[in-house]
Amino acid sequence: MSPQTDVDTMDAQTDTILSLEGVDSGYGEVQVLDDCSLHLDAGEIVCLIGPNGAGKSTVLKTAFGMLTPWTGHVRYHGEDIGGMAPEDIVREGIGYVPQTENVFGSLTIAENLRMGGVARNDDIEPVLEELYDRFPLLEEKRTAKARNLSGGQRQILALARALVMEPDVLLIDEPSAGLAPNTADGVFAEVQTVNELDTAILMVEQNAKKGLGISDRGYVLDQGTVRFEDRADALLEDDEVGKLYLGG
Ligand SMILES: Nc1ncnc2c1ncn2[C@@H]1O[C@H](COP(=O)(O)OP(=O)(O)OP(=O)(O)O)[C@@H](O)[C@H]1O
Repeated sequence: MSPQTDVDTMDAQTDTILSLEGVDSGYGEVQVLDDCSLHLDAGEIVCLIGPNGAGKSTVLKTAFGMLTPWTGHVRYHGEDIGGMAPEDIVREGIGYVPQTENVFGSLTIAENLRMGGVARNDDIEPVLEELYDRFPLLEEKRTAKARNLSGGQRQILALARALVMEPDVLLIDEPSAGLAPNTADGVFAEVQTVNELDTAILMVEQNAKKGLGISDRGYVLDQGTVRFEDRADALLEDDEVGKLYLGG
């Protein structure tokens, strides 16, 4: 496979929901993303992998308006949302699950979920009830403080909270971070379920094999630039990607 050439870009663009196009981005004077281009299509799970510091989280932060692209575009359903405020991006239909500190520990599960709906003007009760049906664990622990949840349970809560806005795109930063393998598998299974219910997912994952294992396509980011992109199964089988990025 050659870098950036094997995906049929024309086909892939037809039902693209979210894209970064030639984006440079960073923090203050420090450039992290360098001419970064990638896209997420309807129905997909796309996994971003790459070494520490490659800029994976920076892609999500730029897509979510926490960073403004220095150059290039972030498009959502064709509209340029680069630099739009996160609270407006949430209303547009993009949810974000940060890697750490993604729940309010001193609030209950029910309160955390309600916080997920503050940007909605309509009645969120039916949505909350649906989420309790889908995540019985949260229903059971409605009145418990989030700080008393296990790591895996917190990830489920963070995921569910992002779903209160009924996004059509979810950006998820390292859902397996800090979790034991079995627990991580449970979280990945929930991510797949969310996707099956019609939410496209752009996910950053350190555990590249597991992340790609549940994904349709993947990108390998290195030094702020996409080095490889392909179907996830092709990336998993690619010798060069395996040697350089998947631990051989
Ligand atoms: N708030 C910040 N201010 C300045 N530099 C930052 C900030 N956040 C991240 N960086 C730097 O940007 C670069 C890319 O960070 P980023 O978190 O996007 O990488 P990553 O690929 O997600 O890495 P990791 O797998 O370690 O989380 C790193 O060099 C990091 O030190």
